[in-house]
Amino acid sequence: MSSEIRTIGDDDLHDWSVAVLAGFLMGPTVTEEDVAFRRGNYDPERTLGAFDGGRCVATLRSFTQELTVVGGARVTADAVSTVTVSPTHRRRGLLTRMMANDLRAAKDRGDAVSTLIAAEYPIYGRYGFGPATHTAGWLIDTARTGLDPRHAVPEGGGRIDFATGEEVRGFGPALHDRFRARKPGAVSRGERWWLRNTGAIRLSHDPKLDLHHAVYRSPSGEIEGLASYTYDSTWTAGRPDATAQVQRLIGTSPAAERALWQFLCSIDWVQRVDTGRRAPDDLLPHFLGDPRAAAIQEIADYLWLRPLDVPRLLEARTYPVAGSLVLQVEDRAGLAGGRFLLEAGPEGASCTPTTRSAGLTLDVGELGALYLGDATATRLAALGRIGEERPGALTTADTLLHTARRPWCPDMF
Ligand SMILES: CC(=O)SCCNC(=O)CCNC(=O)[C@H](O)C(C)(C)COP(=O)(O)OP(=O)(O)OC[C@H]1O[C@@H](n2cnc3c(N)ncnc32)[C@H](O)[C@@H]1OP(=O)(O)O
Repeated sequence: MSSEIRTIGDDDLHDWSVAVLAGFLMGPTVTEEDVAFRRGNYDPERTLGAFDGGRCVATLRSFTQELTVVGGARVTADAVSTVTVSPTHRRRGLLTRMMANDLRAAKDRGDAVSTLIAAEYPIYGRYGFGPATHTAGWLIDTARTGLDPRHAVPEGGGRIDFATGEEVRGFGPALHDRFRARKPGAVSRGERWWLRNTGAIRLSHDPKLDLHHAVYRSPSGEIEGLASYTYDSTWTAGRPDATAQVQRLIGTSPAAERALWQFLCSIDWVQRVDTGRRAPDDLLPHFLGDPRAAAIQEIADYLWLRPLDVPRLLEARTYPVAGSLVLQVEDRAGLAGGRFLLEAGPEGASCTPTTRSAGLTLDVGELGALYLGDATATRLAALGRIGEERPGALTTADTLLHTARRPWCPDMF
């Protein structure tokens, strides 16, 4: 049985949406509002379906995204999302065919990289993706933080106020632009992201989240941070018991992050703060009087990168010192492989095809894992995933590529 893979038309949107819900184990009911949202949000040229006997059995869509790279530049990424294959049609190569279509189109468009958040680790390495950022989540026992309850007032000055969803839609995009300029791994958010994540649009299968928004303003009045969170509260053993569940918290300064975390930990009745997905090297535990009050709940890979244009990617980021490296990049899909000479320094970098002998050989997915500075070449070589062809090349790669702070992607897409 062979299914046809094609871009979808307006008439397919309902069935395509039903297939998405079935793939993600959600109820099959799709409302007119859900379809209208997808119609306004999705690029028909980049929304693929597989059809068998007229029924949609697989889905994949992509969209243009900006990815912040080391040094703060943004590269254009092909963000892959909403990947599902119906349980009736799995393991027949439908994902492989859809992915090949999308990556080829992204390459032809000139996108530097493809991005996705992998539901499961074993799926995407075969397509040239590598895990480029990680995520960690903590549960804070507020009674153990050792914080003075007066920390509801920010230590270093400034103030915290609540904001409505509408107010967040006003100041949020500019705050987020300042935040992402400082954080490799962060990605752009479109207008509809803000509508959907501040309660203005809710699809029928979205969880109902009554969000509170707390804003931090610096002593000079600049908005520097935003925490959006919900409560899960009960009345247990004669007293209130609540967990504050952080959905998102971003800051453009350590002072903003400190003020918001300390605020969340100081709210009466809140016994626990669930931090949601943070960078693994988040400063959070050290904002608490006792860092052990924050117990790690989860640590996992998060944003995966698939290089499509090696020279563009390597020239877009910055490097702390001068150095050069020849990379032999293997790409079984034939999209981005080759041998490249990287000549990098604090003033900029050039990356060009070369016939010089290679220092390192690696798969394009391993380059994805190294690119934002998270993985180290030395570690990947110890795992047998990178070959050192010239003594010292691993050390050079780590000196050039590895970063002091870890990249972080706060968003699910
Ligand atoms: C970016 C995102 O949207 S992440 C969300 C991904 N979607 C989901 O997890 C929803 C539930 N799962 C699914 O819909 C499907 O199982 C998918 C999309 C993961 C895979 O679709 P399929 O059409 O079955 O994949 P396909 O047949 O092309 O498999 C390609 C290869 O990946 C392997 N593979 C596919 N899914 C998995 C998996 N979950 N775990 C391990 N290996 C897998 C297959 O065995 C196959 O291996 P091979 O190349 O060695 O033969």
